[in-house]
Amino acid sequence: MNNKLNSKIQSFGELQQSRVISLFSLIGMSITAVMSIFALFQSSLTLFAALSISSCIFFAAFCMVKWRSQTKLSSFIIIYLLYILMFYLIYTGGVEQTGPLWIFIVPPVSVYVHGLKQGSINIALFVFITWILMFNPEWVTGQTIYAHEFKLRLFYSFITISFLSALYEYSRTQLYHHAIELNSKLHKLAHFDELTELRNRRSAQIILEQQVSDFKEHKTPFSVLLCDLDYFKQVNDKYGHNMGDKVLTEIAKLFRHNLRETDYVSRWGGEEFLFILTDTDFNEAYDIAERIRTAVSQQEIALMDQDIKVTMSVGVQEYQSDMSIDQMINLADKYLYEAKRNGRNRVLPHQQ
Ligand SMILES: Nc1nc2c(ncn2[C@@H]2O[C@H](COP(=O)(O)OP(=O)(O)OP(=O)(O)O)[C@@H](O)[C@H]2O)c(=O)[nH]1
Repeated sequence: MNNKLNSKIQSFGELQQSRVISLFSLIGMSITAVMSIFALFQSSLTLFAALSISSCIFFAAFCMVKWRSQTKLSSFIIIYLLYILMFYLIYTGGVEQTGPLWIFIVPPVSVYVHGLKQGSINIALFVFITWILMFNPEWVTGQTIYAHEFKLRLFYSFITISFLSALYEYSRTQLYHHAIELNSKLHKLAHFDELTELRNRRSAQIILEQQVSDFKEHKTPFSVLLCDLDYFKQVNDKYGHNMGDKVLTEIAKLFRHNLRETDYVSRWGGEEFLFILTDTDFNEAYDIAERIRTAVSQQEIALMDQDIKVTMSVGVQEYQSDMSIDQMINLADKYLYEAKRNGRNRVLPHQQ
């Protein structure tokens, strides 16, 4: 159940990312389309062609994420198209040498799309290539000569923005992981008993409701075992409440150890426990109850300087059509009471 909640958070994160990627591809498509029109009016035909092609690729990336759910591929296309477009703008200067001003888009998009580590590596590579293009145009027969001061300030501000983007991404992922961790803790508090670490009553109620709806849909049988430790007050009175707690945790361990993978055990009340046995009819449930009762009665629990043994009584009930959960538990409770009256350390009702 906890995993379900965490995977809900994760898929919400993925949904958010695909929304951002599709929004970004739409914005990229619109901006490059508008810029290509400007370039056309200024008779920069190569720039017009480059921007128009980019606009079409952004649109294709948008379609991919929207109708094909290809978020990863789409983000890959967007980010590398963005880099190529930036290198092109730096190399050619864009309109009146304003092209390099667009490079500030790179850091936030890089770390968002590729994550902190890969995004930072990409930014470093981007800085390196940009540095070659701007400071060593002769290496690549660059056409644009930018003023030295402009280049320096561009780099300083780019590095500052990169650092801030990385910091922001770091806090964002920290918060995300913190949310998942907090969710696990809250889930544990809401569904598990602190002392025994078994499921609590509320969690057992949810499982019972699920079992009833499974029964209604597929007629899958299920049974419960209501267990109560015998004369537990005497343990508390003799050894103290803390030692009583220790007995409860040891018994809980034994329960977990004896549990099938498909079954559940919860702390129903003080020294009362409820097993929910899925896909199990009365006869099978009785056998399981006997097995657990025997295991409890044979378990030696080390208390202070001596080993003690406890026993428990069990009421078994298989779910019957049109029974409410309360009715089922009340019947199990009635058999438990009878088991106590008949001398304790036994399972009731007997098998036919
Ligand atoms: N140490 C400890 N004791 C608990 C806890 N919850 C309930 N108890 C004790 O469990 C005892 C239950 O006593 P009773 O209901 O009289 O029953 P019993 O002594 O087990 O006798 P029978 O059930 O009739 O066999 C009480 O002394 C409670 O204080 C707990 O969390 N820790």
